[in-house]
Amino acid sequence: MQGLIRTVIKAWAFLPYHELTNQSRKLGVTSWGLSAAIATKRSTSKHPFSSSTAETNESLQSNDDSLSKADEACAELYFTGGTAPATDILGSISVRNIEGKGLGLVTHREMRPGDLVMAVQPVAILHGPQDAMPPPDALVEHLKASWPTMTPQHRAIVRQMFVGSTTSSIIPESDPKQSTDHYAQAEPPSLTAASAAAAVDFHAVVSYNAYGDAYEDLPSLILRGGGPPRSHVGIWPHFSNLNHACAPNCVHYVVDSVMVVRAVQHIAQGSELLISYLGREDLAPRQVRQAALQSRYGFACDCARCRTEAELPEELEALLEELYDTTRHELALRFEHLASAAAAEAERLDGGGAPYDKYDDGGGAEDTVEGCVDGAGGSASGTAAAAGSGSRPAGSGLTAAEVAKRSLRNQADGFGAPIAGSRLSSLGQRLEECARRLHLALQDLHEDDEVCGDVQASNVQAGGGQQLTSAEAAAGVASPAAVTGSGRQLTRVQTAQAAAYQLLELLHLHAELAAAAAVGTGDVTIAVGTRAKATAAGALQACWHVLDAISRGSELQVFQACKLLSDALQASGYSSSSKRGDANTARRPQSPSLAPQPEVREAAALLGQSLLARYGPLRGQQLTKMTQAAIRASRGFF
Ligand SMILES: C[S@@+](CC[C@H](N)C(=O)[O-])C[C@H]1O[C@@H](n2cnc3c(N)ncnc32)[C@H](O)[C@@H]1O
Repeated sequence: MQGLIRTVIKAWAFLPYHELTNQSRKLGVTSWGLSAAIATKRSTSKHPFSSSTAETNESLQSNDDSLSKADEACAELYFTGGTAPATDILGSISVRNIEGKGLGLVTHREMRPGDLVMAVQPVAILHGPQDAMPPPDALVEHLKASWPTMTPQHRAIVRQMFVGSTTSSIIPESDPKQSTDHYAQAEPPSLTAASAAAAVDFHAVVSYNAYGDAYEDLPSLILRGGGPPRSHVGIWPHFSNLNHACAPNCVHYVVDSVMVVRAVQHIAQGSELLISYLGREDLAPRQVRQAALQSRYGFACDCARCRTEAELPEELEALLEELYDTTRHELALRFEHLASAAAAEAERLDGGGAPYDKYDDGGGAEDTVEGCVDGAGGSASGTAAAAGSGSRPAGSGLTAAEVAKRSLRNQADGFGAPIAGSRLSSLGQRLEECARRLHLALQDLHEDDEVCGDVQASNVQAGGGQQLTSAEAAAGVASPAAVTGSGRQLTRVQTAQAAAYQLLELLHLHAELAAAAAVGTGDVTIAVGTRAKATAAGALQACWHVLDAISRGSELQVFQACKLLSDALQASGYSSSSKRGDANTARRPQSPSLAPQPEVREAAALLGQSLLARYGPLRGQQLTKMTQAAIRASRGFF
């Protein structure tokens, strides 16, 4: 279970701009088309989005070309082992006053999922081993030590970083330098490094502005050719201007040392660009998120998701909080007990030393799958091929006993948690009870929600006329029909599903273990195993769709899509590296067909969408490499 929960640690601050003048080129913030990009006007209007249409059109044109160059540069950075771009890349964005938030970033042009917003070098960064992020205090010391040798521009940026109050970050309406560039003022020559240092509260700068992740993102791993993954903590200019939303329209991650931000929704011209400050707590109910934001960043979140969620009936909000606690504590504990019992069972079964190695992957499936998968927006083409690469049809020639052992071992590989039958079924009952309560509560909501009426209908269809269990129904309420992902307003049902995400994830995990148990113990029929598998796949899809509504392009969504694709490939007769076939495929050996199964195509398309949102448009080799790296990383994650 530990592997399921990866925390992203992050602190933030505000950047006041009252001392800025127009010298961005001196600051090394030049970029393709940047002149219009971080125009960072100090608005004279009360309205935060006050650029004229002509100005915006101009910036649109100049930036479209430059941004595709920027994307190419990013791709180089990711895939050829090149060095990071020497200058920062900034899209058509401006700093504006945003009512109730201080400053924020807005876009001057319409953006689509995958569009690059910025790729910026850090002012300061420290790396550490994976899972051992350097502590913020170390960054404070690093900042102090590097201060004398830091460029005057970077010193100016640090001096202007917010250290505890929003009021100073409002751009004065009467500011005569309203068209000046952001971060434009280098330090006055009279200001020595020492005198400037005396005026900087380094602790506050770090605690309000630093961002860190104990894990490295995939492109960095590809870039560095498989070296040991690293953690990082650092401070980046411009990035710190982004305000928070609980269902953001941008995603961010670090490649090597460069902070990359991309749009993950269709964003209208003039809209505010928003990221999430929360990490995994994105998947918590409103009160939990709001308490975290208030205590860590000092503001009361009133984003669209929070407002919609506030409209849920009180009893439902209370239930969501209860389920959140139950899943995090009681149920997580039960999964842990299950994992230890199952590990012991696996060891016992493994005692004979079955020669698993002889079933290692042999390669070959990619030729058959390649080119058959149409991806979302063209970006998933080849995704299935990449996933199937190096694998071969599973199951041929195995006895049922061998397959059972192998299946247990596969589960151990995947989760550190193979099967312990009776504990599994009592855990299943508990989950079923939680799912039933959620399902009933959501049903009431469905009745006065048109969109969700459609979802109900699609659930019935998905069930093939069968009576769905509560668990299946609870998972199914997040069916694709509910979430178009076009950036439209979230429905109340979607916000409730997002708050119950952990339950969905456990339903998936449980169903997957139940499917493996049906094979492993041999005391349950193949039909039961098949049904459990279908439930597992449904719950996993539901997880992906919930994530698509609230944190599209997140690493978690990419990983869930990878899992979907790996499972679909395995079910259709391909293994994907460490995951091998199970009893069902063994009893009904399949040859890889030329046309991928619909499940494979669908899963590849979902992975393509997630990759597109997070990493932008990838082609050919890039997509193949990224897909393979994502699948490898996702195995380590679950
Ligand atoms: C990294 S800064 C973002 C830029 C900042 N707004 C400024 O004026 O420079 C983080 C701070 O912005 C404000 N903020 C961010 N998101 C907000 C939101 N959704 N609502 C209100 N304030 C927000 C909070 O004061 C938060 O501590």
